[in-house]
Amino acid sequence: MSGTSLDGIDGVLFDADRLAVAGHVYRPFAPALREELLALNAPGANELHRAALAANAVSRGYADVVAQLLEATGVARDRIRALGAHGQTVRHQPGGFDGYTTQLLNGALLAEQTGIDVVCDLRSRDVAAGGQGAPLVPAFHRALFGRGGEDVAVLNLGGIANLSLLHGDGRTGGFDCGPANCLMDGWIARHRGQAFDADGAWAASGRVLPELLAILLAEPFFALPPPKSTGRDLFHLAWLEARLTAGQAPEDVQATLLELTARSTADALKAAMPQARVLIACGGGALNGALMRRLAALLPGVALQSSAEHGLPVDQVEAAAFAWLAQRFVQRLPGNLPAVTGAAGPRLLGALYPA
Ligand SMILES: Nc1ncnc2c1ncn2[C@@H]1O[C@H](COP(=O)(O)OP(=O)(O)OP(=O)(O)O)[C@@H](O)[C@H]1O
Ligand SMILES: CC(=O)N[C@H]1[C@@H]2OC[C@@H](O2)[C@@H](O)[C@@H]1O[C@H](C)C(=O)O
Repeated sequence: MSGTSLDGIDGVLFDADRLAVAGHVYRPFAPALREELLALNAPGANELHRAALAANAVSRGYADVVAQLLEATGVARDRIRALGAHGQTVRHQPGGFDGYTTQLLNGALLAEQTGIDVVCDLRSRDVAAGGQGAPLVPAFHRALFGRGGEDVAVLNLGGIANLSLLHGDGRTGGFDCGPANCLMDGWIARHRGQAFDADGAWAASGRVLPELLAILLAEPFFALPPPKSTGRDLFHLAWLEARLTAGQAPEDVQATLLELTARSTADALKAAMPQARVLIACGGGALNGALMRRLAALLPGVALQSSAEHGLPVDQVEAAAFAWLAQRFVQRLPGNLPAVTGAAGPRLLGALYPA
C-alpha cells in the first residue's frame, strides 16, 4: 500500500483467514520519486511517459518490500497466494460518463519481479459501476473491528481522512471526510523543510485563525452527502494558498490546518453517527498527539481508541485491508460495499497479473 500522504510503501504479510498480520515492512519513497508522484497529481507536460516511469519505480519499490517481508518472516514465496497491490493514486475523478481513478503501478513488472500473483487496480471496477471507487476499507473494518450490536466508527487519518460506520444492526457505511495530513505535510515541508509535523508540535505552537478556519470549512465538499470521496485533486497547497491572506504566521496556518482536520472529521462523525460511543483511529495521523487531543475534545462522550488497542498498529491497517481485498478477489467475492461507494451493485474488484 502507498497512500495519498506519498510518504512511502507499507507492506504486510497478512493471514486473511485469521485476520492477522505476520510481518510489516515500511520503505519511504526516494525524495525524487516522491516529488515526481506529487507533480503527477496535477496536469503537466509529457505525462504519459512520466507516469509510466513512475509506475515502474513504484512497482520496483513494492517488489523490494515484498522481498524484505519474505526475508524477515522466513516465509517461502510459493506460500503467498497473492499480492494485493494498491498502486499510487495520482488522479481520482469518479462519477459520470467520464469517471475514472488512476493508481500508478506496473502490475506486469511486479508479477515478473516477485513471481507472485498480483491483484491490482482495485478501484476501477467500482467506478465503472457508477461508484466512487473509494473508500474501500469499510468492508475490511467491518470484518476486523465490527462488534455485534454496538455502533463503532473507524477513522483513517492518511493524506485524506475517511470514516467507516459499523452500525450495531449490521449496516456498514463510510465516506471520505476531507484532508487529514496532506495539507499539514505540504505546509510544513514548504516552511520548515520537514516531511511531516511530528506529534503536531509545530501546529501546537501556533494559534487557530478563526476566519481562515471558517473559509476552509466553507469548501462545499464538506457539506456534500455521502457517497463521496476526494483526494489531492481538490485538497492541494494551491487550494490552501487561494484562501490565505497576507500576514498570517505559518505556525498559525498549521494550527488552523490541524483544527480543520479535527473539526471536519468530528463534524462528519456527529452528523453520520451521532450515537457512536467508540471511535477507532488508524493511519499515520493517529500518531499526531495534538490532533488526537483536539479530536477527543470535540467528541465528548466518545472513547477515542487506537487500532493498536484492537490488535493492529495504526500503520498496518490499510496495507492489511488491501491484502484482504486481494483475498476477496481470489475467492471471487465482491470487494465493494455499494452502500458506501454508491456503485450499482457488488462487484469483483481487481485485475490479475498471474505469476
Ligand atoms: N509521529 C507522527 N506525528 C504526526 N504525524 C505523523 C506521525 N507519523 C506519521 N504521521 C503522518 O501520517 C502520514 C502517513 O500516514 P499514512 O501512511 O496512514 O498515509 P497514507 O497511507 O499515505 O494515506 P491514505 O490513507 O490517504 O491513503 C505522514 O505523512 C504524516 O503526516
Ligand atoms: C482514490 C484513493 O486512493 N483514495 C484513498 C485516499 O486515502 C484515504 C481516502 O482517500 C480513501 O478514499 C482511499 O483510501 C482508503 C484506504 C480506502 O479506499 O478505503
